[in-house]
Order: sequence, then structure tokens, then C-alpha cells
Amino acid sequence: MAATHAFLLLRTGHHFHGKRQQQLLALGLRALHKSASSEALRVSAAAEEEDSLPPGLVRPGGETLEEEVSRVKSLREMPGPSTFGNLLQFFYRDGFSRIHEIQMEHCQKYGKIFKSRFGPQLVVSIADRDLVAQVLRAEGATPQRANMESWKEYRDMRGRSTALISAEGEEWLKMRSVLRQLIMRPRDVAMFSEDVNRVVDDLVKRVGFLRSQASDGESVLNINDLFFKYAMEGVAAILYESRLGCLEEEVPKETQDYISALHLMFCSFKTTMYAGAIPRWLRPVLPGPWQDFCSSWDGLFNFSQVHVVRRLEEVRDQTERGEEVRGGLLTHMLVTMEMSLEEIYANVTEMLLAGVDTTSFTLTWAVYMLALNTEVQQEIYEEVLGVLGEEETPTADHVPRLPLVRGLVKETLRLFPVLPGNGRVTQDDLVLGGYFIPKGTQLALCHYATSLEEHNFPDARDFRPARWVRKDNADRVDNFGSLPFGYGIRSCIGRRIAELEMHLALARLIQRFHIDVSPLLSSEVKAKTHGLLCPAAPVHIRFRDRDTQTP
Ligand code: HEM
Repeated sequence: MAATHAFLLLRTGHHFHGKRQQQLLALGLRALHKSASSEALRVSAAAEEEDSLPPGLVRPGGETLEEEVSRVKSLREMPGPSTFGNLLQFFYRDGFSRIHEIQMEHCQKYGKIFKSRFGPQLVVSIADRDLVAQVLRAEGATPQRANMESWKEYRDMRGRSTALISAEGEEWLKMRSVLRQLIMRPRDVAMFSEDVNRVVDDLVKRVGFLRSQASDGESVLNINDLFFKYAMEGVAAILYESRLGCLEEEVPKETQDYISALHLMFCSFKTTMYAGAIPRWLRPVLPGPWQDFCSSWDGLFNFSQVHVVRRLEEVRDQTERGEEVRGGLLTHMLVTMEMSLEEIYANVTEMLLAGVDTTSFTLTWAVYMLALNTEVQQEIYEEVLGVLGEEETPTADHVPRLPLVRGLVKETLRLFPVLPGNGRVTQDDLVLGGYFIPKGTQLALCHYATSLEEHNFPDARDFRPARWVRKDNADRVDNFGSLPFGYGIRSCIGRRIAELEMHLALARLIQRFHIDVSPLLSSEVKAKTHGLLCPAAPVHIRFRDRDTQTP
């Protein structure tokens, strides 16, 4: 997702439509047409909306269509930083590492809706929970996140398929319909609980080994490195139904090569952005970014193909021997063949890419927050102890009885949304915050800013997992202010997998260890953006066994 998010900033094409008068006329006609033809439908839709409105969502009301049309402003009138200012921020003031801070600065300066330009490209940013809700709740059957031209170009060049992240329209919908039935509900992924727990066993062992190597015998240095391996091993156990050996002392060469391809994709984040942003005609002069982009994709696709083919051969052998074929996600895809083999390669490749850093950064922040907030940690420990005691291994079945562990993940993602902003390309003309937004406009949804707004979350800077715990069934805490997995039909397909991996790992770590900031960590770790929101420096954590140490 790092690259996806990055593309949101630079690969957004937009051209102003005709004149304002024409726009408003078109809007008025469209709205009048709708009101004449679908009066009855509107009544039921309104009732439906009422039911599902999140708390605090304000309905614009009491205005006639004519009044609304006369008040609508054009994009030209929308405030925002100048193109020059923006280029200066990003290219000379290291703005790529401060996307989240720039988001906050711009919201404070220009308000809840503003525009930014990168040359001819325009992005309309929305930093208001209700406007975000308006956009997402109105989306059609095949929402588009951002321009993924360079991803498609690579796939066309190599004869590869697109997959959930890179595909659009009907092509995307077809694949999404297959995958959503398999992994979108907590109960779908509960079947992976045992596989994930075997990876958690290895994580805990690895904590023991790494701290024994540290100078104080208790610290794990750069905890994100460990969580990266855990997340990769965990997601691969589900996607490939095989173990990669990421948590072993000697990581197998094949896995190491894959990690290098992943690192090339993430570490050369700016490079991959330029690969998409640099026009094709400039490639002969500046070939590096595009070459790196292609070679990291080659590495990622090849690795997935090896694992998928391996499983395919096992399935064929079992079928030929007349044995019953049993397995998980990949086996299901291979047996049903609702997607072609190329589509399967592409989807596991994109899911693995999307599922590693996102999960590992969130785990790193969660553990760091626990270490900084020992009272919160104690509260969560008591919850874990009450449900599982000192010995029982947490499973997916326990998770509903661990609301504070779930709150821990939600609160971590509110304060550190790995994707600080998301995108949508409007599929229809619309009026947003009093402005006319033509179809095809790139919107940036500023989740980082809305997550930290007092109105949405009182004492927003405080780390309080308990704020997510429901008091009763009527008490809905979630709202459009914090949408770390996105929303709706195009939301994160791996959400339940990520949550399972995080809940099981965190519950076990809290059950086993006192988690403190390591004395080897000399200063507070801040966030920076590198495509995703990640720690700006390595986080060192001290893990002390609960049974041998006092708090
Ligand atoms: C903490 C972990 C994760 C976070 C915070 C996260 C966040 C997101 C977000 C914000 C989106 C965009 C949603 C939207 O546009 O509405 C997304 C999309 C996606 N994510 Fe995740 N993700 C995580 C883990 C995973 C995992 C583990 C997988 C795979 C197993 C995954 C696979 C995907 C895919 C394939 C998409 C594109 C979906 C589509 O366009 O249909 N993610 N993710």
C-alpha cells in the first residue's frame, strides 16, 4: 500500500471542466432529473441513511435545490497551497517524510476542504469526518482509489494480470467478489488461527533469542525488524499455506531474495513514485526509477509464482491419487479456479505486498505505546489474564472477549494510521463542502487529521484503548474520523487477516512479558512518512518475563 498511497500524491490527473455556469447547470439538471424520477426511492434511501449514520454526522438540511445551486462555488474558488509552495515543500523541504504533518498544517491553514496542485495535477483534500462520510457513502459499485497507470503498464509489459490494488472497474469487481467471500469476515479468518499461532510461537521464541543477544540481556533492538518478519511469515502462512522461515536464525535464500525485492519496492519509495510520475519520454534519459520499479515487481511476482505452483502441483498429485484435497485460501482458489492462474499469482503478490509493512508498523507502534503507557498495559494484562490465565494460548475464539486488546489495535491505528491519507477518484459530479467537484477529480481523504480532531475523539492526543470499548450494543464508537482500513466495497480486503495476526501476537506478548522502553533507546521515537506512516528511528523494547519479574 505504500506505493498506492504515494501515487495518490503525484499521479493524480485532473483537468478543470468547462465553465462554472455549465457545471452548475449540469449539477442542477442532474439533481432535478433525480428528484423527478426517484422520489419514492429517495424516501427509502433517506430512511436507510438515517439508520446507518455514524454518530455526529450532520445532514445538510432545510435548503431548496435552487438555493443550494446558487451557493455552490467552483474549484477555482477553493483555497489551497500554491503549486510552487507545494513543490518546495515536497522536493526541497523533505515533504515526503512529513506528509502527515503537512496534512495537519494545510488543514489548519486552509480548512476542511482545500486543493493542492502538482503542475497540471490537482488533488482536493478533505479533512472533515462528515465530508469523508459523504464521499464514501455515496460511492458506486467500482470505486477508484487513484491512478495506477504505471502498475498496469508493468503488468501489460510482462503479460501479467492486474489484481485488487491495480485493477479497476469490472475486472476489479470480479476478483473482489471472489476474495471477499473468503476473507472479509472475522469468522472466515478464524480458521487460520492455528497457523497464525504457530508463527506467534516462533515470534515469542525469537524474542527470547534476540534479547539474550542484547548487551542488557532483555532488549530487542529495532523491534520493527522482528515484526516485519512476523508479519511476512504470518501472511505467507495464510496466502501460500507454507512457511518461509523468516523467523529462523538463517533465513532461507529464496525468502531473503523476496525480502530484498520488497525492500527495493519500499526503500526506493521515492524511486517508485518517480517511476510513475516521470513521463515515459524521459525514461531514456532517466532510466533508473523505472528499471528498479520493474525489477522489484519481477522479484515479487516470481516469488509468488514459485509458491503458488508448488501448491498447485501438490493439489494435482493429491487429486491424481484420489485423495481428498484439503487446505486454506490458496487451495480453495486453485481448486475452484474462479480466478485464472495469472490472476491468482497477481493477487497473492499484491496481498503480500500490502500485508507486511502495514501490519508490522502497527505492531511496532502498539508495543511502543504499551511500553510508554504502563497503566494501560496493566489494564490490558488484567483483561488477558482474566480470559486466558497465565498459560492458555489466545485464539480467534477468545478475541471477542478481549475488547481492550481490540481497542489497543484501533487506538494505535487512530494515532498512527499506516495510511495517513487515502484516495478516491470521483465517479460522478458532486457538491462537497459547498464546492462543485467534477467527475474524475482525485480526492485525498485526510484520515490522519480527522483522527486527531478533538471533536471526533476527545483528548485526541491521549492513548486510550478503552475509548473503543462498547458499553452496550447501542454504543457505537467507530466513526468516519478514523478509517485505518478504508471503507466500503473498496476497503482493505486483508483487514481481518491483519487483525487476527495483531490480536494473537499482542495478546500473547502481553500475557508473557512486561513490555518497557529499553534503556538502550535514548530518545522519543517520532513518526515519519515513507509511503506509510512509520517510526522515524528504530524502536528498542525491553521484554521481561512476567513469571520471574515484578512490574
Ligand atoms: C494494519 C494492517 C493494514 C492496514 C492498516 C491496511 C490498510 C489498507 C487501506 C487503508 C486500504 C485502502 C482501502 C480503501 O481504499 O478504502 C487497503 C487496501 C488493501 N489492502 Fe490493506 N491494510 C492492512 C493489511 C493488509 C493485509 C494483511 C492485506 C493482505 C492480506 C491487505 C491487502 C489489501 C489489499 C489487496 C487492498 C486493496 C483492496 C481493493 O482495492 O480492493 N492489507 N489496506
